[in-house]
Amino acid sequence: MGGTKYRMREFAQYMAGVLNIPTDGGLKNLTKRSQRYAMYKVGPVLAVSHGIGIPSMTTLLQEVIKLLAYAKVANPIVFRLGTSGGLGIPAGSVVVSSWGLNGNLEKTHNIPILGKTRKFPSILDTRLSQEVHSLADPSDEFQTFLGGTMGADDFYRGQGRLDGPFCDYTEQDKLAYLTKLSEMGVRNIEMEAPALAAMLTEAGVRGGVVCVTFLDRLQGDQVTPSKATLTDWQNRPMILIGRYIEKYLKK
Ligand SMILES: O=P(O)(O)O[C@H]1O[C@H](CO)[C@@H](O)[C@H]1O
Ligand SMILES: O=c1cc[nH]c(=O)[nH]1
Repeated sequence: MGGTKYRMREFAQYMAGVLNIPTDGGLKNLTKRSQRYAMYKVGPVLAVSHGIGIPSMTTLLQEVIKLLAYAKVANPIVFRLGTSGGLGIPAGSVVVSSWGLNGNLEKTHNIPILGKTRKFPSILDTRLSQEVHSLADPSDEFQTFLGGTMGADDFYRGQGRLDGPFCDYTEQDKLAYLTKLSEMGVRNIEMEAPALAAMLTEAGVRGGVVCVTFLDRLQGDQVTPSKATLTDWQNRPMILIGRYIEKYLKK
């Protein structure tokens, strides 16, 4: 899974290459007339887009969990291949998440159910995240880190940005917050990880979050690399996940 339709098409195409699966007739979007998400299948790999943020991602994830159950898929593994803002690491680095943190700095996904807020632990499979991290190669043109991921409910103030339309805190407040996150072991900020971790844990499905970082948030708020660079960087999580899937299928 990943935010955009384009990225998930690219991932499906990439996996076709890794697994040597011909796509002569072209990749088909399996969602047909539904225009909200896109879904491609290449051999045993399902690539699905999930949009921006927790409500969009969890709606899609629950549909996929049902789909996997109806299809009687044994031991599925779910990965999110995303983009994020890094904390104290070079832009273009990849972060393999070990846990998710919500905007209240709790390792839980909090959701109101029947009028009461319930909290679900957002821990990811440690062995899986360590194994994916171990597939980073010294010859890769990017660094890969293992660490916590904060999933905010907002791109601007929810991530401590100063460049949004609303701003009611100072640069000093922002840096104190980001430094606190960094000291807690958070390596990157995006908008889905705690919910994905919690929902997979509740479903008993193994999974992970692997995101490239578009900038170092300790250095600024604006995503400045060119579109071409960002498009290229989005392929980096695919490289690690491709290695994992290839290895897993050989076992
Ligand atoms: O790159 P994707 O997967 O879309 O993820 C990140 O990008 C979006 C914000 O621009 C959020 O969904 C965030 O989590
Ligand atoms: O800083 C960033 C970059 C990408 N996605 C996010 O949610 N935040």
